Amino acid sequence: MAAAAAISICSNGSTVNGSNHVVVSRSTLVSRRIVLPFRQISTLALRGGSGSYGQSRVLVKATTATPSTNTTTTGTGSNASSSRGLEVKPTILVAEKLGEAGLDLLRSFANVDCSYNLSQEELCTKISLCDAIIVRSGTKVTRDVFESSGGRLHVVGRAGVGIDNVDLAAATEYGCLVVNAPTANTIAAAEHGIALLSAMARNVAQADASLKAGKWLRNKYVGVSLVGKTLSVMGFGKVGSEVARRAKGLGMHVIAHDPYASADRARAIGVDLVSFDEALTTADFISLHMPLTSSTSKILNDETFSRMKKGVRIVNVARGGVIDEDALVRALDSGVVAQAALDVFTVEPPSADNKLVLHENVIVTPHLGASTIEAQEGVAIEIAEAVVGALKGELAATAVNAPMVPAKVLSELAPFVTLAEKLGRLAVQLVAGGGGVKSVKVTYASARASDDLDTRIIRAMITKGLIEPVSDSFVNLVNADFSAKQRGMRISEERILLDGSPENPLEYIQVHIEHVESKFGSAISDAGEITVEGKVKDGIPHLTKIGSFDVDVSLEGSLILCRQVDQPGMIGTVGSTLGKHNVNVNFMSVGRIAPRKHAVMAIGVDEEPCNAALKNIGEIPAIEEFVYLKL
Ligand SMILES: NC(=O)c1ccc[n+]([C@@H]2O[C@H](COP(=O)([O-])OP(=O)(O)OC[C@H]3O[C@@H](n4cnc5c(N)ncnc54)[C@H](O)[C@@H]3O)[C@@H](O)[C@H]2O)c1
Ligand SMILES: O=C(O)[C@H](O)COP(=O)(O)O
Repeated sequence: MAAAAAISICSNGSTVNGSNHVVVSRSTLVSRRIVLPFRQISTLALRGGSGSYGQSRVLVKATTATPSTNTTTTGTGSNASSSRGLEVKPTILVAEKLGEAGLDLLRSFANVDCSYNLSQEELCTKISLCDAIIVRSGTKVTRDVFESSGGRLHVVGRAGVGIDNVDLAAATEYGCLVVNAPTANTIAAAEHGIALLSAMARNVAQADASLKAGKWLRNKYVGVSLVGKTLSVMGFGKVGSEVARRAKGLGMHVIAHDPYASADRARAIGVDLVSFDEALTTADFISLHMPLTSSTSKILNDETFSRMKKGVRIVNVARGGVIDEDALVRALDSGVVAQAALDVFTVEPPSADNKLVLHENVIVTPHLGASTIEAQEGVAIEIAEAVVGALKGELAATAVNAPMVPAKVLSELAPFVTLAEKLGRLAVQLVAGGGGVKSVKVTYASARASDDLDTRIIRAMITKGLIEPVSDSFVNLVNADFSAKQRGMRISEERILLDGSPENPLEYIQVHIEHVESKFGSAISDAGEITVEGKVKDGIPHLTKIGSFDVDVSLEGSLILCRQVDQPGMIGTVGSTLGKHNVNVNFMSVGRIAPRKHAVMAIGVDEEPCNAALKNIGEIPAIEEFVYLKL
């Protein structure tokens, strides 16, 4: 089928635009063209279109959790009595102690339920009344918690760095955003690492306990010096590099192992990045600063201890699970490891008979790395800002399970986000039977180079559009890829590099659904796929192609697509048929192969046509097929 020219019709006059292209615009339409504000776009991205908790628009049913023992629920107004009528404040459960400045910030926006020391069962009960939860390392946010939330939980805020206590896979499946506070406790953790390193080397804790027990054992507690010794920093991230900087100041020779760190950054503070083997075998002291993941779990074990220098000393302020604790006990008993200083444990709190806690060559603290007044205030503010921002629908800079896209890029992509979802919705409604979509190709045409165009949000919103109209699922930026995968839907992407100025991020987007039948045969392109194409014009998403027919209709309201034999009077006939049923036409566009041949008419309507109206359209003799699509 040849590509067709387009005729667009509106109600206040017509303009001939090229031989086969008529554009008619209606003045009211122009005034209704509102570019979605940033918040609304990111709201769609994060909250599945259900609304945000901004000052102007709250569409979720939040309720205040009933206060329980050890609980305070505070906020500046109750949900039911909100003077803004339908607007409801979200409820944020703070499950572990948080700094006052952070709580104040939360209270200015939400009902805040501070309930500490909840059992797992109590947490699961309470969570169904909460839109967000804030935890530290002591609360396990498990799959059960997400299941129990009944879809209400939208944000998990981790007031700290490590997110190993949050089931990220489950959070993602449930479309729940996880944010953390990655920077505010870095210095506190590094200082604690140095405190443990020095205290261990000079037996401070043991000597203190001994003196308090009435002994004066100057010969027993002879220590070792730090100056000139080799310190291996394992994990050269934020905390590791600050530990390295401080250890350099103590006159230590510092090396580091981190598969992902930049050698330049290490060199800048006088640290050599070395292999795992070198870090392990040449160290007098080892300080651990990597996250607990499946690849770092028990990274220090019988085998790795056996390769260390005899008499090595170990500091762990990362996570207990990076050490095989039984193996460490064996290494201490055999003298391979002379001493250890531990802030973290595999199980916290450790049992009363934990062999490491009781070992005379081990000093311990109860996970105090982040526990300074300054760090806790900083963390509280950092996480409160992230959680409130996420509930408002903004994309958090510290999102752990969603693509992080800079605000500038996001605002530029904003109109394309709306276009993407609408194209997905249109395309799937054209599939005969709706479901069964397994293979989708998205084409991005742009004058920008590939690495200058981040399509993750666009792809997520197309996915949302493809899935939501034909299922009960709610899809957002967090769970879009997961939702597609779960349905066996493969979404491939291709780029067309256009000549010209890369001012606009995208010229057009095409969505092709492969290997399906269509309920509207004209939507099948020459390549045998359902194809829809859209552009953004003046900030408004437009449908510009259906199958092989060029059209031009703004994607507002809903759409009727008709295939007809091109002939005079068709636009008027369809328009008056809809008018008879009180359906307001906001835009019409006709794409045709050539005059008097087949044409596709795209009609934008404000109201949903009743069955009788659709039946009457089908009865117009020149109409060969038609379909009504909700946008
Ligand atoms: N004890 C405490 O209270 C406390 C306080 C803050 C942070 N922490 C823990 O310390 C850890 C580090 O925190 P951060 O803020 O520096 O995080 P970070 O993400 O800035 O740094 C972690 C570094 O570990 C590296 N890494 C990952 N896998 C590795 C591997 N197999 N070998 C070596 N390096 C590896 C990463 O590349 C990264 O550079 C976190 O797990 C966090 O939970 C504990
Ligand atoms: O990962 C972290 O940030 C630290 O381990 C601090 O944990 P906490 O918030 O439980 O003190």
